[in-house]
Amino acid sequence: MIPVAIMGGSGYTGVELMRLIAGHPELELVAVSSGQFKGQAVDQVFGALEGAVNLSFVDHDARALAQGAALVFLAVPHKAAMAAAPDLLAAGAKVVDLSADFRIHDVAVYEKWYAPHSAPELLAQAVYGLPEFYRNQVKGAQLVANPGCYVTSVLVPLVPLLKAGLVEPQGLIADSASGVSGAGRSAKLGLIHGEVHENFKAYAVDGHRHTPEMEQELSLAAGAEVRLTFTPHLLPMDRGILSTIYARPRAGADAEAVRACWQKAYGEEPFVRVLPPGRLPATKEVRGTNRVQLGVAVDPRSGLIKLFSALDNLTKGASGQAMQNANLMLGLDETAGLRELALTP
Ligand SMILES: NC(=O)C1=CN([C@@H]2O[C@H](COP(=O)(O)OP(=O)(O)OC[C@H]3O[C@@H](n4cnc5c(N)ncnc54)[C@H](OP(=O)(O)O)[C@@H]3O)[C@@H](O)[C@H]2O)C=CC1
Ligand SMILES: CC(=O)N[C@@H](CCC(=O)OP(=O)(O)O)C(=O)O
Repeated sequence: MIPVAIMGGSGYTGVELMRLIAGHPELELVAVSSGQFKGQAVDQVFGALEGAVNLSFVDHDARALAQGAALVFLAVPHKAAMAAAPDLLAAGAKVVDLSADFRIHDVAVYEKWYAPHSAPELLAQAVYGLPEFYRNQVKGAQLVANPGCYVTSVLVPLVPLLKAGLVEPQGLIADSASGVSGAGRSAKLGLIHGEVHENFKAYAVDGHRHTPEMEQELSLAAGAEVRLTFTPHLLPMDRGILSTIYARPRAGADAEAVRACWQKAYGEEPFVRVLPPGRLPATKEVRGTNRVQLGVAVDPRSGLIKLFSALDNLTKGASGQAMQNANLMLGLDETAGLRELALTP
C-alpha cells in the first residue's frame, strides 16, 4: 500500500478524499489534519466514515504530514496551500493541491484575483492537473495544481472545439450553477438552509476568480487570447455543477461535428461521456462519480451552439480529479478507486 496524507481533512473536499481513499485498492491514509478537530477520531467527527478510517486528526504541520507519506493532498484554502507546498516538496512528498494557488501561470494575474504569492518559484514546476489534456506532464509531476470545479465543467466541453477551430474563440458565454458544497464547509450566512433552500441566484457577476483560470486554458487551446463571459449561480442542492455554454460556430459546425470532435478527443477517456442525440447532461447522473457528461444542441433561431456539461463538484470538480492525478503521479491505474457509479433516485 502507498501511504498518503491530507492537509485539511475536516472540509468537504477533505472528507470526500477520505471516502475515495477508503475505497482505493492501493492507497493507505496515514495522516489527516484539522485545526478544529485536532485530537478527535476521524470517524467520530464524520460518522459516514465509521469503520473506514482509523485515525485521529493531527495539526496542520506540513513537515509532519510529509513524513511517511509518498503524496500529500492539500485540501485547504488558497494561501494556506502555498504556505505548505514548499515544505512538503522539500520533505520529498509529491503534492496535489486542490486550491487555486498553483493553477495560474502568470503570478501577476494570480495576485490580481487572489493574494500576494508566497511561493512563486514553484509555479514553473506546477502541472495543471486536467489529465484529459496534460496526462503525460502529470505523470512526471511533483506538484499538481488541481483545477477549479467550475473550470473543469467549462474546459472539458470547450477545449477540443477550440483546438479544432469549430467555434469562434470570441464571444463565448458560460452560465454555470453549483451545489452549495462548492463553497466549502465553513459557516456562512449566505449558505444556511433558509437562504439557499427553494432559492436560485447568480453571484460574483462582476467577475469570479475562476474566470482567469478558464481564460488561461481556453487561450492556450485557441492559440489566441480568449475572453469569456462567465456567470456562476448557486443551486439549492448539495453537490453538482451544470454548465451551459454558448458559442458561435465556425465553418458551418453543427451538433454532429461537435459530437464527432468530442468523440475523437474523449473516445478513450474513462471519465468523459459524450451523450448521444436526445440526451442531455444531468447532475444526478454523475453524483458521487468522477464523470463528466457532455451534450450539445444548436439553437435553430440564433444559430448559436449550446454546450452542456455536468459533473460533481466534489469528485471530478475536486477530490476525484485529485485522486485521478495522484494515480498518475504514483504510476497506478488512473481509474483506481474511481469506478463508482451514481446513485439513482
Ligand atoms: N468544495 C468544492 O467543491 C471545491 C473546493 N476546491 C478547493 O479545495 C480547497 C478545500 O475546499 P473545501 O474542502 O471546500 O473547504 P472547506 O472550507 O470545507 O475546508 C477547508 C479545510 O482547510 C482547513 N484549513 C482552513 N484554514 C487553514 C489554514 N490556514 N491552514 C491549514 N488548513 C486550513 C480546514 O481545517 P480546520 O478548519 O479544521 O483547521 C478544513 O479542513 C479550497 O482551496 C477550495 O477552494 C476546489 C474545487 C471544488
Ligand atoms: C458554490 C461556490 O461558492 N463555489 C465556489 C467555488 C470556488 C472553489 O472552490 O474554487 P477554488 O477551487 O478555485 O478555490 C465559489 O464560487 O467561490
